Amino acid sequence: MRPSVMRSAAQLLRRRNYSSASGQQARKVAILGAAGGIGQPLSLLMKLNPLVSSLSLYDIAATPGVAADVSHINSPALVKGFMADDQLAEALDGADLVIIPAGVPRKPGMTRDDLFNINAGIVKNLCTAIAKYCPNALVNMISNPVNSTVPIAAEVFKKAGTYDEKRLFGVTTLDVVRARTFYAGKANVDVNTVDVPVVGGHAGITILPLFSQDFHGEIMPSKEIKFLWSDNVHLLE
Ligand SMILES: NC(=O)c1ccc[n+]([C@@H]2O[C@H](COP(=O)([O-])OP(=O)(O)OC[C@H]3O[C@@H](n4cnc5c(N)ncnc54)[C@H](O)[C@@H]3O)[C@@H](O)[C@H]2O)c1
Ligand SMILES: O=C(O)C[C@H](O)C(=O)O
Repeated sequence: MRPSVMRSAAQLLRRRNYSSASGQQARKVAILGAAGGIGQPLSLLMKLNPLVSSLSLYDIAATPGVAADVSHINSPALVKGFMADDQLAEALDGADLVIIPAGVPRKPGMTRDDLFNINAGIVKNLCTAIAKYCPNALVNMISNPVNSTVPIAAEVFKKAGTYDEKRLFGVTTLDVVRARTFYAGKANVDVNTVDVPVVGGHAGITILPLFSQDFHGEIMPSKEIKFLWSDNVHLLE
């Protein structure tokens, strides 16, 4: 990240009265699906985040072990593991941020849309509980297909009367880091100097990296950009 971006992020955090040193503001984060392939490293990152004071790890399986491991990290956040439906309320109670990587991932040959039938139901149930137990939380949706799970969450929150478009996010940062990495490799430039914004959704043609916005754009012929797409088409479906 550029030093100027780091500085402005730090200023923004200060303006919002977040404190990393004294922990003045208690911030509870709940991760739903915390024992999975995404959930475990995410739990680690949240435990390392000095802005988090309380970390709820919820899954339908294996959370006690994951929560125990994560709790051993020497950072201030207090970690608690929750498993099964009857512990979901406590896991969510008072959460400021809920991150959802719960559900099934795709296997080779599947598209993200193939996950819809299973993950739609999981997300619907989890969001119903969010509306009840932490209606003001920010919600970060990771479960695929993100292009559909976010609208499902929105509908659940609308029905519950808790919907706020500024509090519901589909997590698509992966597309941004990929765009930067692949573009830097193709253009043969330092990845730290690259900035490729990505707009749209998180599948197929809805992922729209704006290569032209990077200042290196002028050295990237459109033929090369086409190669970037065709090399990585398996990541897009
Ligand atoms: N948005 C993105 O950029 C992005 C990136 C990677 C993965 N994903 C998606 O994230 C999801 C998880 O991927 P993964 O690799 O961690 O899968 P995984 O199978 O390793 O983990 C999923 C976890 O969800 C749990 N789970 C299932 N039903 C649940 C429920 N009702 N409540 C709570 N937990 C439940 C499982 O027990 C498991 O621990 C998939 O849908 C995947 O496609 C999205
Ligand atoms: O591709 C997947 O199914 C997981 C994730 O959405 C990704 O882009 O890697």
